[in-house]
Order: sequence, then structure tokens, then C-alpha cells
Amino acid sequence: MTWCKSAWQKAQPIYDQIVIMPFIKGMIDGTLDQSKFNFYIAQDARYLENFGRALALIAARAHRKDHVLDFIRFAEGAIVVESALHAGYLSGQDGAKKIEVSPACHHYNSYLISTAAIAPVEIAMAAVLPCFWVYKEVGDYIFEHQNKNGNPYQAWINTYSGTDFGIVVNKAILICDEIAATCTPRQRDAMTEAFLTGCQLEWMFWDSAWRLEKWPVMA
Ligand SMILES: Cc1ncc(CN)c(N)n1
Repeated sequence: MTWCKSAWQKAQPIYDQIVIMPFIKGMIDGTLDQSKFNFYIAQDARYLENFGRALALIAARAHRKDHVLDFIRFAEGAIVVESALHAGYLSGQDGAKKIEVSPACHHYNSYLISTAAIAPVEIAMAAVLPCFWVYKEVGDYIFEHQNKNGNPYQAWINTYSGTDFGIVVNKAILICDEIAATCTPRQRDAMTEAFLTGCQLEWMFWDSAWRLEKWPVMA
């Protein structure tokens, strides 16, 4: 079995919990409270900047030249394409850009940047894989089950269930399998651990938006 298939099998319980989250159910039927979605999208704009920087760091550290180019393109996709989707949603929000980064977003950003900067590069690649793969699976799931009648979250659903994003995700999966095939069992285990941490952080990100998460103590 490929590393990716085995890692996804281990992540399946987390994925199963993601698709039943109230936030995801609200996107499926289009009833998600607008304030929760606005919170999510404003946090996600801050996340995407850091995700893009993490991908650029991995590009700089990748051993293979084709992987350097792939990660440069991934970084561009996060900063240009995904951010454009967010800009569309954010344009209607007053002062959304001034929002304070939530604890979950802060934690996820720090994990991505520190792992991309100093972890062995195969672990860094595994750590960012859920950012691609979980979103594709969740996007497809929402697309299949969605209420299409005036769903306000249609642009989001179309982006993450779309074929363009699917091509990028398949590439990220392929790269991780190529790298894992050159690793020792111990290195592959460390990749799996990083992948599972990323999946948990994806769950936490949606959960934090549902709760409009605040810091327990204010500055
Ligand atoms: C938190 C999160 N994770 C992943 C994605 C998809 N790149 C996203 N937009 N936001």
C-alpha cells in the first residue's frame, strides 16, 4: 500500500468527524450562520498567507528540482487563487481584515511555518498534505450532498470540489508518495504523525469558527 493510502486510512476517523461537524452541515444545506462563515473566511485569509509562506519554504528545501517548481506553484495557488475566493467573500465585510487571529488559526499557522522551516523536508511535505487533501474530500462531500438552491457558499464549494483544485491535490499526493518511497520506515512513521496532526488542526479550524473562538484572556 502507498504511504498516502495508509496515512489516509489512519486519518479516516478524523475525516468522519469533520463531515458531521455543524459548520460543514450548515454549508451543505446553506443555513450556516453568516457570522460564523465570515469569521472562518477572515481567519482563513490569515491562514492562507502563512500556508503560502510554508509552501514557499518547502519549495526552497525540496531535494528534487521538479518538486521545487511544484511547491512554488502550490504557494502561488494559495496566495493568488484561494485568496481571490476569500477577497470575494471579504469584500462585503466591514473591517474583516482587522480581525484578531484566533487561537486555532494561530496554532495552525505556527505549526505550518515551524515545520516547513526546520523539520526534515519529507515531514514538512506530509504536514501540509491535509491542507490539500482534506479540503478536496470535504469539498467533494459538500458538493455531493449540497442544497443547490441559492446556497450562499456555492463559490467556496465550487472551488474545493472543482477539477482545477483536484489536479493540484493529486500532485501533492503523488509527491508525498514519491518522497515516502525513498524514506526509512521510521521516517514514514514521522510523516504519518505530521499528516495526522494536520488533519486534527483542520478539524480544530472549523470548530473554532463554529464557536467564534476567542482567546481565554484578552491583551
Ligand atoms: C484551514 C484551511 N486548510 C486548508 C485550506 C485549503 N488550502 C484552507 N483554505 N484553509
